[in-house]
Amino acid sequence: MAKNADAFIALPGGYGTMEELMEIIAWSQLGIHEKPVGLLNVDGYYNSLLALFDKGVEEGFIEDSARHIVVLADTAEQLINKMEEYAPVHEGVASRQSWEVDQLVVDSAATTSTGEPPIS
Ligand SMILES: C/C(=C\CNc1ncnc2c1ncn2[C@@H]1O[C@H](COP(=O)(O)O)[C@@H](O)[C@H]1O)CO
Repeated sequence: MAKNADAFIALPGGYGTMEELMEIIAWSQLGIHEKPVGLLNVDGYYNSLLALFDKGVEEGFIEDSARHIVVLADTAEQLINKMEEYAPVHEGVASRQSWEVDQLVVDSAATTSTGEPPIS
């Protein structure tokens, strides 16, 4: 799905939504994709999470350039407009060759003869 998508949008949600959001942000940070990642911040739902991202930058855990991965808006129309203008400003840190999205999907779907995922 990540490979075929043109962009990603997270609406307000729970752990599952947040987990997927973080994964797709981290993949952008690594340079696995350069697609826009939008966050629809309805009624400021994600304000606390965004404050944590800012804290991460302040404390040196998140690169300032990577803080710009998330495209933020309060309304769907604003979000689409901003996502259409998105251009990554951060540098990917992973080799594209070893981190292709389709390769990740193949690897994570693989199982051993016992049905367990392989240890890598
Ligand atoms: C293996 C990975 C993620 C595993 N997590 C989920 N996989 C599939 N569907 C999920 C996962 N977590 C939640 N869901 C469903 O998404 C909806 C929204 O969840 P939320 O917690 O309310 O945000 C809901 O229908 C969940 O059942 C790696 O990618």
